Amino acid sequence: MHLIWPSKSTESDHLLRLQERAMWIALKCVDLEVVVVDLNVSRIAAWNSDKLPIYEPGLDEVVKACRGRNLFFSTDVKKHVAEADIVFVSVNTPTKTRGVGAGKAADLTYWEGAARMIASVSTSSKIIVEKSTVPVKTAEAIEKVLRCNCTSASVRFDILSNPEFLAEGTAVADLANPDRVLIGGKGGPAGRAAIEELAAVYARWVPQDRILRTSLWSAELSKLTANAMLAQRISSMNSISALCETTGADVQEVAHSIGKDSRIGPKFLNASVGFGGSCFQKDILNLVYICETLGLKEVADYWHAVITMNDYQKQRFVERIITSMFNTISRKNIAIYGFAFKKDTGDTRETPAIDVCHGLVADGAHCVIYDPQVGADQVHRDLATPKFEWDHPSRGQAAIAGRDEIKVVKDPYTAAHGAHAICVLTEWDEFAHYDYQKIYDNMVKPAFIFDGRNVLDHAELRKIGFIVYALGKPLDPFL
Ligand SMILES: NC(=O)c1ccc[n+]([C@@H]2O[C@H](COP(=O)([O-])OP(=O)(O)OC[C@H]3O[C@@H](n4cnc5c(N)ncnc54)[C@H](O)[C@@H]3O)[C@@H](O)[C@H]2O)c1
Ligand SMILES: O=c1ccn([C@@H]2O[C@H](COP(=O)(O)OP(=O)(O)O[C@H]3O[C@H](CO)[C@@H](O)[C@H](O)[C@H]3O)[C@@H](O)[C@H]2O)c(=O)[nH]1
Repeated sequence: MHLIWPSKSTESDHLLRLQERAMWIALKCVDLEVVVVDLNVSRIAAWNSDKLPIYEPGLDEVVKACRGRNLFFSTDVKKHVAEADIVFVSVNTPTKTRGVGAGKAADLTYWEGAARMIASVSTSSKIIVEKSTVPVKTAEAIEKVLRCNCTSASVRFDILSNPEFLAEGTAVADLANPDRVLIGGKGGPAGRAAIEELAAVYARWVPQDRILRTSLWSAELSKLTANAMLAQRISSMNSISALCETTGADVQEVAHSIGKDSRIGPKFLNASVGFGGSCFQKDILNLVYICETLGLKEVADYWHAVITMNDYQKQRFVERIITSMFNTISRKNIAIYGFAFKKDTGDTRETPAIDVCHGLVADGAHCVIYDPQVGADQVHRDLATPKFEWDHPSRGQAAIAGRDEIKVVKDPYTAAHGAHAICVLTEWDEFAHYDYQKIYDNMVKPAFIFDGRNVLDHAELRKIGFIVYALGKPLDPFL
């Protein structure tokens, strides 16, 4: 959560992880004080140290510029919430793992806990900003929790929905130059005043015509819809990648051609081994669940197909590896290049690498993993954590013993030494720049490369002698 208030002012007018968002506000609004509060002691300690808890290009500089000036990190959640006038609630909203709606519905335990705490410590009126991605109509429930649990009759809570659209790896650029900022609020003078108070914070660096004002419900639903539409584009291209491989078409040529149509546009058309990240799957499942509970079965089925296609793509990739390698990968070493869910992040939540590694190990392979930002502990923990459990902070934090079939190494040459194949699962730029002749010389022959991101120079690799599988492209005759 993060909080903001004008610094050195006697009139307090305060704000409360989307923790990068808080830091950006602190950078752009030197007259506001921002406190990032979290129950997670080690995370706050890391924010206060020289080694930040997340890897995000450009973020170190932002933190260094503001920390101790008007940006603070604290575990004293109650104290800072009590003092704040604007509270951004950015707690996790994971997929439920048990009970009604398990595997689909959003688990609002952390949200409700935060709302109860806010109500219990508030002695002054506050704007409460929904930053977390939540089901449509959450604001209504939260308002009830706040109202029923605040002991002071004079305290007023104005709820706003202000969904976050930044993407990891490009967070700083997205914060600096957002396509839009969306603020949903209630009608009426108080609701409109609350919207304008938050809009005024963003207006310090965002042009007015990019600050959209809507109803609460439209803002909540726009966030789920934006993620569903983005993921749907990837699943659509991934479905076409399978068709390309069987027809001899090239998915990149298809993407380029259709992206020239201004009604379609060129972005988010890269076929891949599958989308990952903490948001897409969770938010689509949430949307599906909402539709199901409202009796909209056809709508639910439509959006669920985006997830089905993503699972199919990961499974198809594993099957392609097995069939290409003479229908057995038992005791074969497979180098995995990239474990993060995308480049320029160390985040592995819902990364396709988890399902691909599980699939390879299930068929007897040994995976040797290299990722520039992901270490051994994290890989072992991810591969040992049941689906959807990762997003529950109280669970899955224990150290996990490594498994013999999974090794994590610190350089790509070691990973591929003695390997039968390399799989590229993340689009890190550095993967295109290795000495592939040297890598080839130290591999078992025939040496395979399965490029799940189409980031390598396939013609050059073929010249060296590799058997290359490039996702969604015409197949090598060998395959
Ligand atoms: N990560 C992104 O790029 C991104 C982008 C847009 C939206 N979102 C949404 O934002 C929300 C948070 O995502 P995240 O990736 O930052 O999650 P996260 O799990 O990294 O961070 C959530 C933090 O909230 C803390 N927390 C939980 N309950 C708390 C409480 N009562 N008081 C104080 N702290 C508490 C947890 O300790 C944790 O550190 C989710 O709803 C997500 O869908 C995330
Ligand atoms: O053409 C593409 C684009 C992306 N991806 C994959 O899709 C996943 C998600 O990528 P991206 O959307 O760039 O990163 P996120 O950080 O997950 O950001 C998404 O999820 C956030 C959390 O809700 C939103 O705020 C952002 O707007 C939304 O882009 C990653 O595995 C990418 O590799 C593809 O396979 N092909």
